[in-house]
Amino acid sequence: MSIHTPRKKARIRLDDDVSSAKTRPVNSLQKQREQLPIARGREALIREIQENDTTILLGETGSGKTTQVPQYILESGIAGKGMIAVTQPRRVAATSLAARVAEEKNVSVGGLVGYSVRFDEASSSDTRIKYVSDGMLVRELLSDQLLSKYSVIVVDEAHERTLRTDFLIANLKTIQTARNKVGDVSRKGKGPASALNPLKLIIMSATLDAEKFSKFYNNARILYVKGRQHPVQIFHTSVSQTDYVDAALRTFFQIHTDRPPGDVLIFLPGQEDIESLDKSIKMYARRLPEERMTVLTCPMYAALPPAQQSRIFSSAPTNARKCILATNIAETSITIPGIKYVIDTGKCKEKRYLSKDTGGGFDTLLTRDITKSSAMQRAGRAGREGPGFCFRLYTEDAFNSMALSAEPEIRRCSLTQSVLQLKCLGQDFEAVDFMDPPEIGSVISALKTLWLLGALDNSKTLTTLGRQMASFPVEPYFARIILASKTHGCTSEVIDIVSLLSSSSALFLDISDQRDTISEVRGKFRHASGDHMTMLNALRSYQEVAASDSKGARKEWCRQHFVNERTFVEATKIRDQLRQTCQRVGIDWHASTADNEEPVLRCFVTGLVQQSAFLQPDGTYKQTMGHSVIKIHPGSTLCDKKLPAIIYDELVYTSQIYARGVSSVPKSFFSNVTPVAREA
Ligand SMILES: Nc1ncnc2c1ncn2[C@@H]1O[C@H](COP(=O)(O)OP(=O)(O)OP(=O)(O)O)[C@@H](O)[C@H]1O
Repeated sequence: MSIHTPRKKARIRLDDDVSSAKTRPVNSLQKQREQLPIARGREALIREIQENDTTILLGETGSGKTTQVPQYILESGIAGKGMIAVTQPRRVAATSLAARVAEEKNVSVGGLVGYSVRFDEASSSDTRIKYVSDGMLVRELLSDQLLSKYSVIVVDEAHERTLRTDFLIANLKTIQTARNKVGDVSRKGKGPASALNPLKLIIMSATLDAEKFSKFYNNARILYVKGRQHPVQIFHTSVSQTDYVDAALRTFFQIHTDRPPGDVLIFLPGQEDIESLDKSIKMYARRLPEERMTVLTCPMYAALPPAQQSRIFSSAPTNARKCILATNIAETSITIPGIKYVIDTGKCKEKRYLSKDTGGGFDTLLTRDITKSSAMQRAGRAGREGPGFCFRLYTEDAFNSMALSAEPEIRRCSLTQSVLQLKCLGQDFEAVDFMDPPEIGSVISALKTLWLLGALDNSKTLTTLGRQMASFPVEPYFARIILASKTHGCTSEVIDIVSLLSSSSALFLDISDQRDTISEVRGKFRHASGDHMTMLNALRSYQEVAASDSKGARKEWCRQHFVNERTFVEATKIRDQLRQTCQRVGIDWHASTADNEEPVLRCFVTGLVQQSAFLQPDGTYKQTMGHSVIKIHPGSTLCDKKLPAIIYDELVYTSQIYARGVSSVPKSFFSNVTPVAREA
């Protein structure tokens, strides 16, 4: 059954005057570069960047902003001897863009063109263009407050307004003023010659409230790149679809049976929907007649490890249609070769901080309708190598009534890490000139958390402990746990567990209809104290298998025990970085208590003091520092147990509030973790 009506009035052409570009033959990367819409404005763009400190650049998706602007800056000499940083909200975009631009420049990644994302970096002293995740640039800021090695910083996809991008936007304004002032004085011969170049800023997006950004940067120039290289034809449904997963399934097979070859990219809100649609597509694809093209599905969500994510970039075998099932991780910046069709369910998951006043005190992910910006970005993933099609599983009216862009993260996410980072820069969150100021309640909540962790003293001043916490590339409470391990002599065990918890995917697979089997096979590493020590036991068993058996045996062992081998592999990388940081702050990471749980759990209580709950007389658990009644998650080794006190890694909000990653601890462990009693 067709759910799309390609009615004339429902079509929106995203293309613009590209006739001249379309007729030219494309036979090399250089020719492709020349044919991008942005190439027509190259000289004017360079002139504007040369003449202005800050430039706001708007251009349609695929016009060439992200790959070309950094190259133009380099080729024109604007960057002088300094580097060009291009920030991206997502790591997959940073790594894939570096690969593309390196290819266009005919160099290898890590040379002239590099990247830097959390736990992974490819750059060298030759690197001049560096694609960085916004979080990594924030980290660099902590060690070099003027970002002195960069002469140009390009903030890409600024419309996403991630907390880190907003953090950068505010700080870059101050840095630019400071650097340009020093530069002016030395240029006029009134002061010592400065080694610092003035800093140029470029803010880019396809869907940006340009006026707002311009105003923030003292009426900066706004430039528009006209046109896109290939048209994208858009279809809306004639009626709204209540079951978007089913609608996506039908649309996919409609494309597969009726339309010419070309890969498909489906946007869904989260991992659960992706897994369910993946199963259905595979099931129906098996029933197709043999002569029809086969279907190769390819999931893509943040919790997949980077190696698995990069599968989306490999081409499908001939006579197969690749179908990528992605969250909004694939929404901006990236070009996925082969994608001709996009199916947009119109849904996404949004991180939102449930404040303590509403009984929360934690970040949660809620499914909601996307914004116009997202819809346009999603459509823009088609039409990058040739004409494309976007099938929206919502009506045109629904599109028209969408909000233009999402509420900035600074207004809806936990601010703990950012407040700590600003403290390290000697700034108070309340005093910073943000584009949109945060809610005062969120700032107070972050300050309280940092005080409880011992990062701030009673007068909100950063402590030595707080500064050390900020140097770890993990959440402040994990950093606190690692720092506590110095006192308890169990850094080796603590780092092993924190690395597993900081991996992007969970170690233990939780398949609800196989919980009994899982519980039985995992019995051998279950620890009576709960999930943290159980994880450590699982790691030890895996290490034994890995030391003595082949790769195949290791994989089989993981399959049999329902554990995610990718998590072990990723955790090893994280562990190495945490060990290096320990070395820098003077902690001996070899220190071990032979897996004795008591010191390890004492450390965890120190960091998770806010993430704790006590058993109530009625058998429920109530947060020690919040109002919520919580349950232990069915996937936990302690599920259904009644224990006097528990600590947990996170709360997830579904039909009720569940604690995940739970350990049982004696109440007495809490008595000496108050800020006054702690070592500074
Ligand atoms: N990895 C790649 N493989 C093939 N073509 C690519 C690749 N990366 C970029 N391109 C080509 O370069 C064009 C411009 O890409 P670029 O990322 O610079 O555009 P953009 O204007 O920044 O788009 P967006 O706003 O969507 O990020 C793409 O439309 C595509 O034709």
